[in-house]
Amino acid sequence: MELGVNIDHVATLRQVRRTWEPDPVWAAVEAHLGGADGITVHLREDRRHIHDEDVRRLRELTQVKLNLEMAATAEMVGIACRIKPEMAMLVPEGRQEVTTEGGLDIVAHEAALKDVIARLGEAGIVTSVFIDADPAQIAAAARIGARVCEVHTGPYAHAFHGAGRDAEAPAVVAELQRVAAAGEAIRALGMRFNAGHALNYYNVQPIARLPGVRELHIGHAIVSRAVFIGLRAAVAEMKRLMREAAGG
Ligand SMILES: CC(=O)[C@@H](O)[C@H](O)COP(=O)(O)O
Ligand SMILES: NCC(=O)COP(=O)(O)O
Repeated sequence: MELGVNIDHVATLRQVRRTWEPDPVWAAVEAHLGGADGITVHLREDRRHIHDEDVRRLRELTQVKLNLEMAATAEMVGIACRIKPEMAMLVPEGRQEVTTEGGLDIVAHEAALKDVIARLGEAGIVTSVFIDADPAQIAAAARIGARVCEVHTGPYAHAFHGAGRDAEAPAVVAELQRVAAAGEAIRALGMRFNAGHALNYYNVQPIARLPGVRELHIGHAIVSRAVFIGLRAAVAEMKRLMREAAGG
């Protein structure tokens, strides 16, 4: 199981002062040295943290596998086709949201999203879709040609912390089962099962134990811990928890 480290909030810290540090490229190198298998950045339409130049420099200056999170817009498709990340993940975006609030509604936008995936595919980019653990969205993801689904783990994470970090609480078990069932359905349709959002050092292990989960994408928790112990160590600690959970 791989760990993709989301470094958006390294850029958030830079943007607080609109300066040049901390540099997301340095963060990518540190994360890689800590054991990250890939780097994720979300180039938001409002450019609140990661900027176009960051994505370009990450691609040019590092060898780390890049997952570009993006809205399914013509502008973003153009950028992805120029940058050519290993993977592009389509996510819904709201201007007012603090972070991504839910999965992509593929069912409602099937034709347009199919076209976006075809264009990314022509550029050699594997497309992932960020979706809720919903059977209708999973079936639609397969129909539009997504190769990867990242299941939104926010509802599980919020249930976990709402229950006082009790993994046995009925609400937590129910959310975990929804993610597990989504994973089964994704794999049965021949897609890669990834998971992410709001995962942290307390709640990651039940998700990392799910059968067939291939990648976890984790950002805010790792960058937060890095403030105190450094990014390399924060990534290594997360990898250790994932390995332990997976029995390795
Ligand atoms: C799609 C997702 O769950 C996260 O990657 C999130 O969108 C990261 O971007 P922000 O940190 O700007 O919310
Ligand atoms: N796609 C999820 C991601 O990249 C990281 O989300 P978070 O850990 O910052 O909530």
